[in-house]
Order: sequence, then C-alpha cells, then structure tokens
Amino acid sequence: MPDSDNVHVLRPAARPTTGEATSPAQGSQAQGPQTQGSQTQGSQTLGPQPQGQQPTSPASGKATGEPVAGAETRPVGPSRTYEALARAQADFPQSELVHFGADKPLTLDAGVTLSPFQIAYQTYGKLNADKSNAILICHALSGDQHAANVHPVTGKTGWWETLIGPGKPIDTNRFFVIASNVLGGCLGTTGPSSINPKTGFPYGLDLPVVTIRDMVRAQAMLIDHLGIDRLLAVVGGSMGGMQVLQWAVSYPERVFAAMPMAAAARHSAQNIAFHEVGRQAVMADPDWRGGRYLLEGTSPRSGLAVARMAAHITYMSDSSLHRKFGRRLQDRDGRTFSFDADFQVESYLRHQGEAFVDRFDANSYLYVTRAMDYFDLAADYGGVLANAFKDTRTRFCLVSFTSDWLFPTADSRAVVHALNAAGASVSFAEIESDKGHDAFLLDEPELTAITRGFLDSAARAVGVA
Ligand SMILES: CC(=O)SCCNC(=O)CCNC(=O)[C@H](O)C(C)(C)COP(=O)(O)OP(=O)(O)OC[C@H]1O[C@@H](n2cnc3c(N)ncnc32)[C@H](O)[C@@H]1OP(=O)(O)O
Ligand SMILES: N[C@@H](CCO)C(=O)O
Repeated sequence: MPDSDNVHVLRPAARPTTGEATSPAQGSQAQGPQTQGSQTQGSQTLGPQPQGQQPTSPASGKATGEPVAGAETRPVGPSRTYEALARAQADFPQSELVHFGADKPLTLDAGVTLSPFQIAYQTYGKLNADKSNAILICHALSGDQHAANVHPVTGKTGWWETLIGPGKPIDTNRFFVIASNVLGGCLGTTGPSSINPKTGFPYGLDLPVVTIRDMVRAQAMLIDHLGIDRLLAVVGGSMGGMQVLQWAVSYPERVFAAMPMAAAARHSAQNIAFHEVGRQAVMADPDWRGGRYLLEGTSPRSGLAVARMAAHITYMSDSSLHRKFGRRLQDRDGRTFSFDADFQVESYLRHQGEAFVDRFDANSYLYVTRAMDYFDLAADYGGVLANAFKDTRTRFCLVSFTSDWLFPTADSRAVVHALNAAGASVSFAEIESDKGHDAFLLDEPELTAITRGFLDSAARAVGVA
C-alpha cells in the first residue's frame, strides 16, 4: 500500500547492544507478520540510546535490579538482563513498526498533538482480497502486541494463544489478526520510555497524558495504513474491552462486530482508587526520580513491584487464591516468626511483582492506568450511555465472569442495557468461573465456545470463507 513520505514501515531488530545480554527468546519471533503489500524500508534510529538500557547505572554504578524488600529474589543479573531487553523494545521493538511523521500528527484529548509517533504491531494470518477478514485485538493494561507469538522479552507464549491461532476461535487460517501495542505502552508504540525526538532522551513525564480514545485514534491510523476500511471484529478484555467499546462509538461504520470482555463503559471509583495506590507506590520509590529514572540510570523496581502485587490481587478472586494457595507455607515446615514470605501466597505475589518489573516500564504504568481512570464513554453524551451507541449497526457480544469483582457483571449489564435502549444487536454471556478478572486470559471452555460462535456468525454475515 502506498506510504506517504512521512509514514515509514519499519521492521524490528536494529536493536541496541545490551552488553552481554541475550534474549531468552532470541530468534523466536514465531510467526512472522504477513502484512500484505507493506514496504520495508529498514530500521530507523531515532536518537541516543537511553542510559537505562545499560545493565548498571552509568551515573552511580548501582545495579538496577533492586529487589522488593524481603523477596525471594531472582538473581540480579538475569533481572537486569530482562529489564535491559524490555527497554530496548521501546524504540526498537521486535515487531512490525509504522512511523507517522509530521504530516500525520495525532490529536490527543489533552488538547495537544503528538508528532512524530510510532505504533508497533503484530499480524497473524492473511488479509483476504476484499479486506473483509480483519480482526483487531486490543490488549489489557500490561499486555502488548505479542498476543499469539513468543514474547521477545520473557520468552513466554503469546498472552492470548488460548483464543488466537490456526483452528482456534480467532482462527488465523481464516482471519487477518492485528494486535498493536497501545499508545503510552513500552513495547514499541510511543510511550514515556520512547525517545523524544525533540530532546534525544526518553520522554518520561513530558509525554502528554493519553486516553483510551487517543489509543483508539492511533489504532485507527494503523488500520488506515493497512488499507482496511472496516474491521470484521474488534475484540479485547479489560482495558482491551474499553478500547473495543470506544472503537464502536468513535468509528461505528468501521466495526462490524464488537466483543468486549470483562470490561466497563467507565472506570469505577474503586478501580481508580486501586490505580492510585499503585501509582503512589511507583512515585514513592526514590529510584523513580520524578519520572527521570531512565536518564539517571536508576529503576523504581520496588515501587512498581508493589504496585503490581496489589493490582494482581484484584485480577484474582478470593476463592481462586484459596484454591491455589490456601494458608499453605512456602518451602518450610513452620512459621519463621519473621517477615520472610512464609505463605505461598506471599511468595506468589512477590514473584508476580518481580516478573512484572522485568518486562514493564514504570512510567508506562502511570500513563496506562491513567488512561483507564479517565475512561467514561457516556461523558460526552450527557451521561446517557445509550446515546453513545445511537444508530449503531455494529453487532455486540459482551462477556463477564461471575467472580470478577474488578469489572463485575453489573458493569457489562449496564452496557447491554444501553445497547438495548439504542436498539443495537447485542448478546451477553456471564460465564461461571472462580478465576476472577483474569479469567478472560485463561482457558475457559465457555469463553472459547462463545468467541468461536460469535465470530463465525459475523464472518458468515459478511461472506468470509
Ligand atoms: C492482558 C493482556 O493483554 S497481557 C497481560 C497478561 N499477563 C499478565 O497479566 C501476567 C500476570 N498475570 C498472571 O499471571 C495471571 O494470573 C494469568 C491469568 C495471566 C495467569 O494465570 P495462571 O496461568 O493461573 O498462572 P498463575 O496465576 O498460577 O501464575 C503462575 C506463575 O506463578 C508462579 N508461582 C506459582 N506459585 C508460586 C509460589 N508459591 N511462589 C512463587 N511463584 C509462584 C509460577 O511459577 C508461575 O510463574 P511464571 O508465570 O513466571 O512461569
Ligand atoms: N492481568 C491483565 C489484566 C489486567 O486488567 C493485565 O495485566 O493486563
């Protein structure tokens, strides 16, 4: 497809040297993107490498792999290696990359424009001749574009391989599946750890605050770039579900089918409160340095890990925590009468915190949680959600989980009621599960069946073989 002078399709891999670091997933980009018609123009270096990509701080010589207090730590070396690899992805992702130049600024809800900016994305399957089989996948808070391939930093399988792949409900033999990293993220789409071309250093807090609508605007530019007028479906969970709803409202004519899971039309006061706790944990870490840790060669690992530990509890349910761990002790016969991780659940949370810090940027955590907090779909429609969906012809399928107390069924039901009031085509399933909010990421047979059925029906309706 034609690229304007200021839109460059970039390929991965002009990655900066990270000392002795080797990728746990080196060479493991499992399914090469198959965007039809893209022109590869090589990679582009946008500026000096952030100092934070070095395994140790050049400023202080201090190791960047500080553990959570008292945690059963992973060795500092490997953590630093993972973190350095993750940081390299911010500007040089192992993904398809589109760079929007000065002629394609992104207008943000904050009232400013962002230009230039880039979007990192993965595709799976092939776009058909009439471009009617494209499905956009929207990821959740800490997700990324690696929905169905081995992750370049962690070496783990894609986060939605339960649903995406050949013969799976989001069938890559039939559909052209696109997954992009959100604006404000840290895996290659412009975010706070990206190089600010005006200064040559990472944006940090100089990046404007972004919203879910901004994320969706940026995705629409990617979809334009791919030459796709209408998406067969937009699918996502949690923050991904917020993006799905925003797509249906912002671009109703471009979304044939929409499938928001474990989502809501606005972030609740309780959820904003949880996010604020997490942000305060990050900002209270002395190594956060007012958001300038990449420049100063530090890393707010403890703060971000604590933020993730607290958040992770909200992604599970009381019964799933009980089922997994109960009151069992971690590798010991009795209590130690100390503050070590005596309980398995403590050890588990510490592990989740540490693992998160290895792959996610602390400032991105601030930006992405903020975007979720600001989300309120009805706000621009006089507080009447049904008006946001007025005259929509998109067909919807909403999914919630019985044990999700973060985005409870009532939130999805409110969207369904609004869609009913707007006369929209909508189906809704509340799935019985004890796995809490993150159930949408797990192998849930009912979710698999519903997703398959809904997408098959959409495909039939538009004549996708
Ligand atoms: C949404 C997106 O778009 S992408 C982002 C999605 N990914 C995440 O959110 C990652 C963090 N979230 C999770 O791990 C979520 O619980 C899930 C839903 C994704 C995975 O759930 P499950 O498959 O049930 O995994 P579980 O919660 O048991 O965690 C397994 C991990 O805990 C570790 N673990 C389990 N018990 C313990 C313990 N007692 N002590 C220390 N670690 C432990 C396991 O070793 C495993 O580690 P690994 O992930 O590094 O291999
Ligand atoms: N656990 C998922 C869902 C959170 O809403 C994530 O971290 O993105």
